[in-house]
Amino acid sequence: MSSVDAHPTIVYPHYVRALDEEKAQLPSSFPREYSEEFQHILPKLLQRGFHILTKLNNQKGNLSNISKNFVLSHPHIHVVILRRALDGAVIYLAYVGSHVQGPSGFMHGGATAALLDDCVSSAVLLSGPFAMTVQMNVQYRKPVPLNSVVIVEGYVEQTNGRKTVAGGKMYHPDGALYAEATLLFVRPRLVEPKM
Ligand SMILES: CCCCCCCC(=O)SCCNC(=O)CCNC(=O)[C@H](O)C(C)(C)COP(=O)(O)OP(=O)(O)OC[C@H]1O[C@@H](n2cnc3c(N)ncnc32)[C@H](O)[C@@H]1OP(=O)(O)O
Repeated sequence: MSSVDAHPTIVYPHYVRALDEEKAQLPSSFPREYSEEFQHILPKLLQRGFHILTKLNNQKGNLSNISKNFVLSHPHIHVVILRRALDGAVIYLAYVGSHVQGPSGFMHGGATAALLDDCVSSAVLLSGPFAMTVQMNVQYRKPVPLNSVVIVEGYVEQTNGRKTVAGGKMYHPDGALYAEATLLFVRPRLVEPKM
């Protein structure tokens, strides 16, 4: 297993299987204190038609390096990525650790924006050709506590030629909204940047 594969961002086939087992075990690298909460939340997301992505790092081209990006390789943000085939919506089930602080005890707004951008970008990139964020409007509704689990949801709203409008939400597992965003993506006219 490579060092990239060892990072908790990678989605785990054995984790899916573990959900069916009475004594489910998360990967040893996963923050223990949130194991139970993840196991509580995941079945609800699966019921909504989301499935855990297991092959993200085997994608070719612009998604081949996805696990090395700023958010997914961050040592204090742990993400399990899910996608719903029906509409291409993506969920990042994420644990936010202590080293992404903005206001004391709460997540930095830039980190919130980065998580939203990343999740929505995944929805856009997994549903269509390569595109880059050119505009992002974030509404911060409630501060996000550090050392907590959040659900980030990204979805494509409309594509018109090279432009795609997409949206995202970050919320507490009980549904309370932390932040929401509207983003504009543009498919580059010329070269596809290597990510
Ligand atoms: C899966 C995890 C992925 C993680 C990645 C997370 C997402 C990111 O962080 S992406 C990185 C941040 N974004 C960037 O660096 C993008 C920087 N911008 C660019 O490089 C260029 O604007 C680029 C390549 C996207 C588009 O350039 P180009 O191909 O020349 O397009 P251009 O002709 O200027 O614009 C195309 C259309 O988009 C519109 N447009 C371009 N930029 C904007 C903008 N900021 N706001 C509104 N409209 C815009 C143009 O007006 C034009 O519209 P129309 O066709 O109606 O005239």
